[in-house]
Amino acid sequence: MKQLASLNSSVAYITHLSHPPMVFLKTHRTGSSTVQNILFRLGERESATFAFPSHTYQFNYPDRFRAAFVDELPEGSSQFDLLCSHMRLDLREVRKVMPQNAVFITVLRDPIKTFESVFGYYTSTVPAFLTAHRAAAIEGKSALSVFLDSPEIFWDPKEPRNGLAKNPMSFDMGFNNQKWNGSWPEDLAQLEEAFHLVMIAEHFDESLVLLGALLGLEHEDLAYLRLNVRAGNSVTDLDENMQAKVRSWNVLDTLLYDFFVQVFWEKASQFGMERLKAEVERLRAFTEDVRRKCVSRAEVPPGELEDLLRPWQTETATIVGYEVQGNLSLQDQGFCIRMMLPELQYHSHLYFKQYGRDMRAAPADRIGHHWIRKTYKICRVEGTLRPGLGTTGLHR
Ligand SMILES: Nc1ncnc2c1ncn2[C@@H]1O[C@H](COP(=O)(O)OS(=O)(=O)O)[C@@H](OP(=O)(O)O)[C@H]1O
Repeated sequence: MKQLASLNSSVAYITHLSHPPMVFLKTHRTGSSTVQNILFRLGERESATFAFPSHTYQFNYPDRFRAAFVDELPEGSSQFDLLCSHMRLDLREVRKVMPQNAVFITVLRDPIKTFESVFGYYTSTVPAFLTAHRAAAIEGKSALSVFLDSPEIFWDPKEPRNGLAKNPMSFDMGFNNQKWNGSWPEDLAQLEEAFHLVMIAEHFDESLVLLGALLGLEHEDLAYLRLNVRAGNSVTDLDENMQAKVRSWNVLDTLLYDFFVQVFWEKASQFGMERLKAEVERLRAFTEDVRRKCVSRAEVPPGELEDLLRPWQTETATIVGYEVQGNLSLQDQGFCIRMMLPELQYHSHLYFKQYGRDMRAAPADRIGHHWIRKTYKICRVEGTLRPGLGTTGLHR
């Protein structure tokens, strides 16, 4: 296992960045938008070159990543510094695009919570969920419980859009998510070797402290707001029986998660548990101050949010957002808005900044693809940015 400290010193910083190039595997419904926002802010501040998808916000998801899905290297850049848009991992292909010394990071979440969230958010995008949803409507039951009673009825493994319907985190990691096979232990070992840090959503602040140590980041870089959060009435409470069904349907995700939780605590103990506890307390205190300064209202329903700050909504889940304080200096406004900027808006903004043009919509042959719904409508943020978001708030 890699030592955080030794990694930090062995990484060669060959660009203008104060940290190594980075790949963040943005897994679904794991808190990944919150991590991505931290990386977006960092990358924007340091004028990093982002490896963006050539179309929309995702690298042709749910296809496995291919180097050809990445947009061109912008003029004047010698390498990509940051890759953090949604993809289904293919390590070999990612390595073709990113510098050799890139640090690999991802985040995993308790598989029960992840699956419940994936189901609720993507009910109408994943065919297996949608069929269960329709059957449940006829029976007047909860879609998730109907699905979990007999998932095999609804799940066609040959349908690529069903990737997230079983073991969604393993799917995003590029594994065969359908059933256990002999190569799993070897695949896991390969991932452990490749990833410098696998963050754990249940230990988010501890994960951030380790991320900070890995990349040499300050608390100000790591302060965050929880993004992409469903409203309470979009969340299904699972009794023990349902939890057991989720666990058994997603047994590979359970293996994956348990494995990386163990790896996580090993890294934490190398860092020093007392030191970690103290750093987490300091980070939380700092973040609390930032939240007080920036947020006038949290858990704001989408209808009450301005376009710039309204997160993408799905047909079955309500995603809440934040209202920014009104009395901020321009500098603070730039900082605070960035911290609460939803994924699609920030992605569009950075793409425009990097290429001087809007992102491309999905190619015609993929528009019928259900997955594109989230990504089809390109938001043109640049024109609607408040004055504070131009360049102020990027630097301390
Ligand atoms: N800091 C932190 N810690 C723990 N959990 C967090 C955090 N930030 C966001 N979240 C929860 O993560 C869910 C959103 O995940 P993603 O942003 O990865 O979703 S997406 O795939 O990009 O749509 C979403 O879960 P649900 O609300 O259960 O759906 C968020 O509430």
